[in-house]
Amino acid sequence: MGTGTPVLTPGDGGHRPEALSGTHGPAVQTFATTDVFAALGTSPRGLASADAAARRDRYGPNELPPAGRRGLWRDLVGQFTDLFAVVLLVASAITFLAYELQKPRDVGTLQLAVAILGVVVLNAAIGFAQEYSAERTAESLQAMVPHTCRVLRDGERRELPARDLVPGDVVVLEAGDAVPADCRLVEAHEVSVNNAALTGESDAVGRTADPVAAGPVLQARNCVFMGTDVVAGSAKAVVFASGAATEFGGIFRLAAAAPRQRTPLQRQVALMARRVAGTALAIGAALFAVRVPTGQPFVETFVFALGVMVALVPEGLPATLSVSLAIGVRRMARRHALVKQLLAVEALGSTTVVCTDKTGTLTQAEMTVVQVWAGGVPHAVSGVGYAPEGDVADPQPVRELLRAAALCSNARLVPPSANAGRYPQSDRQGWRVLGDTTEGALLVAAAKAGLDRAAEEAATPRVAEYPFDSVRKLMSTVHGGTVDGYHAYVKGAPQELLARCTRIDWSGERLPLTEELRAAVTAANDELASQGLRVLAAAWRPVSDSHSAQDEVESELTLLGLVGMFDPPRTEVSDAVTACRRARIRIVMVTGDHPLTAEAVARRVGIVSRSAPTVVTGARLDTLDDDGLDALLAAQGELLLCRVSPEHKMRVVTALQRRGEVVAVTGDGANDAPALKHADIGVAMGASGTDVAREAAVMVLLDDSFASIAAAVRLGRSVYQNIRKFLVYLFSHNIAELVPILAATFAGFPLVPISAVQILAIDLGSDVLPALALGAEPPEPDVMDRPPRARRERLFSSTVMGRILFLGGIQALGVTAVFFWHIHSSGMPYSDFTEDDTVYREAITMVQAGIVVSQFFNALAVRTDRQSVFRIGLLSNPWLLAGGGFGIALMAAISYLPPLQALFNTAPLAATDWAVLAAFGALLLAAEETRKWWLRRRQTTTPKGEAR
Ligand SMILES: Nc1ncnc2c1ncn2[C@@H]1O[C@H](COP(=O)(O)OP(=O)(O)OP(=O)(O)O)[C@@H](O)[C@H]1O
Repeated sequence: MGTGTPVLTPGDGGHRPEALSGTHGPAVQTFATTDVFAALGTSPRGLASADAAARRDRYGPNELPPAGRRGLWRDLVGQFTDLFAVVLLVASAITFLAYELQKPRDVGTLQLAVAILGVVVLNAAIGFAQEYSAERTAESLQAMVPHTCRVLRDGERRELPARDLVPGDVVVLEAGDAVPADCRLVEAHEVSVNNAALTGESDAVGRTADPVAAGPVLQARNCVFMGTDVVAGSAKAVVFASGAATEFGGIFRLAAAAPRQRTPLQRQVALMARRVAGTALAIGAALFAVRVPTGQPFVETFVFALGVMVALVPEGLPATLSVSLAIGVRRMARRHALVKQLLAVEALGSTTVVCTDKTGTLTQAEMTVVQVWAGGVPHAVSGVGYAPEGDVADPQPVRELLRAAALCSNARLVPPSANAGRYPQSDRQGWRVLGDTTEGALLVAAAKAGLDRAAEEAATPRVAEYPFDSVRKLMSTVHGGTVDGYHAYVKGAPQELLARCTRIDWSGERLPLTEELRAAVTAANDELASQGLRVLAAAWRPVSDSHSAQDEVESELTLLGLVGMFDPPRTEVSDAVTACRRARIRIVMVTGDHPLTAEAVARRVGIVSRSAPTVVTGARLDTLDDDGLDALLAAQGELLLCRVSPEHKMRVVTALQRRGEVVAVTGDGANDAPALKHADIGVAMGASGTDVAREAAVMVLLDDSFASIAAAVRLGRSVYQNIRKFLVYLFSHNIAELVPILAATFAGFPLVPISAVQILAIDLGSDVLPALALGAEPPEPDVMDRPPRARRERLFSSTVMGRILFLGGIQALGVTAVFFWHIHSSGMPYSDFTEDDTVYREAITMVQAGIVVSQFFNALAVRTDRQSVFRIGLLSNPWLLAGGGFGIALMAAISYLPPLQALFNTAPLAATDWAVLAAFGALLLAAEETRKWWLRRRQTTTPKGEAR
């Protein structure tokens, strides 16, 4: 640590110099700016690296401690207090009681009681493990989006992980940044922050660098705090508290863990499971009521009915659902889409409209100035990327234009040597822009014209700035060091800037901007824009003093010229656009850029294919009322929204939702946050987006690419499909378990065709792994060839119910037939059968094996919705084959191993028995294939078939 820093003493476990806390010694907000630097042992050049490292050792990383695992025990106990678990625990207790009351005691009853208890424990363990792993997944995904900030160290501006900040660091803040630590402002340009996370107040509040009176630090207008966001302006600030010692750290410690939210899908499954449990209860009661009058022993019948009920409860369902969603989340992460909420996985599958930005999402955001226009003459610029290698043809007339543009920029060029391959966003030669890429391109062009930006800035230092915002579409800076007072430089969207110009530099002369000259500028702008170039104009004027008001700075300007920059489209986007078209997802381009630029780019990536898309500007949107906007959106054509601001975006999202659309919208700026929050799926840019946008979104794209949105939609659709697959798989076999029992009861057969313990062995032994494997099925090849699922469509739609009945019905018929065929082939009357009878034991073994084998074929059958399963390859999901194989091996063990025979009352099956069961399973697959063939035929004859 440097000398003269006595006030920096670590607090108890915190990283706040005690003297600055506002309660001990002088409060940081009362200091003059120079004293702030002195008090924190730093300077306007920032800390020296060695000093920063020492402070880092002393104060620790700028992180909040992990939320802690205090929820673990609560989660575990929660698994046992859930409705299913309680029902099962009560059932187990009653069965134990029944065993105690039985005379003579039946060891089968005890086995059942233990089995039910086992079910509860196993279920709780699976549920707990799933929730834990889902949470860890969420945590690790969060960590994949690094939170960085800009810091001055050794007098240089650097980009560092926020965790490396220490008290004394000088940070540079801009609109859209999350404030990385508690800081005192030392320089502020029109800054306002949103303190909602700290104070709950959501309106932006202005901040200043001037000293204020002592008082609670949270209310000090010259301080900004961790956890809050900069919504406008730019600033420099000195960190005075980091990590747990920040105000936010205090709140964070106090905050109780928020209750875990269930997604609508999880709620639907839970509801369905509860309904099935209710039905099971009713069936159990009915069986009891039917069997007691036939003279069956009371306790045994009660235990039997209870067993049936327990067996029908879909135990593993919620856990399988969580696994399936978690797999979806992981697959999306692999495709560069980080989903922050499970909710988004579902919503993605039903997306009907994607409103997408242009720069960075459809294009590479690698801007290169290719043409400069000044005084009526275009000048070509050579070279690609950010390497300042290339030329401006005849640079002299455009030097003033590029000088103004460069001085009015905040970006910085980082050469390959300083980059050392650390940043993935570097261009091909390893150069990288720190800050806005549009500004980066201007700096490169200025360098190519022979300008040295550092020297220019030293000669005419900046004294004020009015930052860029996407509503005004302008940025201005004021510079001193000139002979005639101060010069203001303004750059921005040509139309906006032109409206504020009264003169133009034309071939060395300063001319009044006549209508004719305005028309010439507009024509030049249109010419550049129609080539798909992003166009910026630059202008200047002398101003009277360094603190001239924004209105003065941005009026009566002299236009210097136009700059056209090319941003190559992303190569992967056109395929993704085609996929979205096939999937009947509408793509609406929403851009702040010029209509001609937007249209040219849209054509390049395939969003526009017709000769004349509907192009609507923000100004036109302003003239439309809600009905007019609805009518515009109802016309299902190609739509480009240009020159729009984030407010327009928000309005369009709301209007689309009013029309029942499920809207995904991309955003990167701080003021995109409302639209991101409002949309069904807010998508933020991970690479270039602001912290605020990332916080507001439910999905973050690591690579910013539109193709990743399309990939996530595809995976979202497949997650939903997979969930339906295992629901059909699991519920259909319940029918196969129930029907033989009902048939035996009504046929007057005195014993059960399948015992409760056997059913539990199926539910928890042979069915679990194939169900999980179905949840992990890769997307079906035609998943993007269908229209989006309707928003209101229920998980258990009539199609799903129909399929459950179809497949379950076939299984049920088969096993019931097998059972009675075996019983009848012995020629014994029903009343002679006892539990120990070999024929009976063989018959119930056949029933259990029949369900296990047919479930194997069932799992294969449900892998596709409409397509033939042979098309995706019968053997293409190895997990499913392994899971099914395990189930059959388990069944064989139950049939052949004496201890298991004793437990399940089973008998060895003959090879012919297996052959019969396999033939029956194949029949089920054939029936389902026929049904799918019929569906496909119907689809080709009725092209507007339903979503599924
Ligand atoms: N740093 C800047 N300084 C001045 N003007 C700018 C700057 N960046 C962009 N502009 C101008 O403002 C217009 C709107 O830019 P903005 O960044 O709001 O658009 P956007 O919606 O992000 O565009 P896109 O869809 O291309 O991502 C641009 O066309 C450009 O003319």
